[in-house]
Amino acid sequence: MTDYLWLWIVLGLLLLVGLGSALVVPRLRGRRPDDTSGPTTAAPPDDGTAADAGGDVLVEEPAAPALETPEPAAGRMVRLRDRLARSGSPLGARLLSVLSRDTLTEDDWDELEETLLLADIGTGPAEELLEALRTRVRVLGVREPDAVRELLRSELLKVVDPTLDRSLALERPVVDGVTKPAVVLVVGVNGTGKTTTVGKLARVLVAEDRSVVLGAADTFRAAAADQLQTWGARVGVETVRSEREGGDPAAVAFDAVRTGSTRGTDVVLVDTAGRLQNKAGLMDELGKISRVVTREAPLGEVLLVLDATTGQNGMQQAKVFGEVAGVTGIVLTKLDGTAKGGIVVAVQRELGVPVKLVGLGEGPDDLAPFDAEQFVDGLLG
Ligand SMILES: Nc1nc2c(ncn2[C@@H]2O[C@H](COP(=O)(O)OP(=O)(O)OP(=O)(O)O)[C@@H](O)[C@H]2O)c(=O)[nH]1
Repeated sequence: MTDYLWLWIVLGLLLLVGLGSALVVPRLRGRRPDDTSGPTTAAPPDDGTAADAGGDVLVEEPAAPALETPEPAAGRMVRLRDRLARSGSPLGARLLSVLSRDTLTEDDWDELEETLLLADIGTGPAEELLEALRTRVRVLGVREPDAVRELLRSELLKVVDPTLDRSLALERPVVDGVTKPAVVLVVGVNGTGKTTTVGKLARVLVAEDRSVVLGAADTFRAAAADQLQTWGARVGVETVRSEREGGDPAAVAFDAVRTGSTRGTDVVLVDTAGRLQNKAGLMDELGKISRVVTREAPLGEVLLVLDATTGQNGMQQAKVFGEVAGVTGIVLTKLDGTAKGGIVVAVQRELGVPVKLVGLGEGPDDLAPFDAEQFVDGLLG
């Protein structure tokens, strides 16, 4: 009997210990900013521009304990080259087959033009390329397949423009003697892949040993902030977000940059919403975000995300963003989903800024720094 009594006492004690630890373990995720034991949160600007989100912004600690190690970015473009080459890229293959004909008639030149236009290269660059090819074919009279290929390669490369500076401006600026984070604002129409791009870019930066803070200023859709936070958590990067759907995006962006400043972070990446009905609304929102952010640190890059599969149709929207947001670089996503690589040339010409990064798939490391030579080699197969 005494034996059973001891057994009951031991079981009771175990139960008490279990209950006690469940109540005591603190919940770290989603702490309010005024919880002084937690991560710090910057106050929103005090001029009222961001007042409606004041106190709503949370700094979310990364949730996942098992961190992933992102792939280094170098060499990723080779994957695109191989993919383009394997897809039997209609652009390169068709151009080469026409150019290799014994004599080139006007119909052949029309066919070349049509091929270029179908690949979304745009009328201006297509005419320029054909003119250069006509001259060189006339002068050199090349018909050897290798020589034709080399000729086409060099002319395509000229229109893609290998001289453009495609590096991201990630040097940390010094303001009044204080080193601030490099700020990258990511803009674009909804569904083009902004949030995914911010997540992938965070991984690239982590792979380069840079510290990163994410700002979920796409407050239009709560799921976008969750999505971003998940991307960040996978590589130990924290996300500053609004507590409620529809919070002020400028306040979130400001708080993200302030958090990055306070912590001595290298780069702050700010995701924005693209769901604006008209140019005036877009101008207001992006203008406000950049005004408010600039009070804390200057904008290093404004990256416009464009979906390559929308081709020339996306160009009009791209131009509007170009006009209102002061775009400094283009991220062309979903290039894995189209054989119309000519859009790279068209969009650079229309906006006058270089394609800096390309999205090559839905995988976490499917974002590559754009390389003109690899791209042209891929087009030619
Ligand atoms: N195949 C492919 N899919 C991509 C690429 N980049 C993004 N996507 C997909 O595109 C879809 C939309 O991406 P999001 O990042 O949610 O787009 P968003 O612009 O942030 O959209 P909103 O938050 O609605 O404004 C997702 O299914 C992504 O996986 C890419 O390079 N290739």
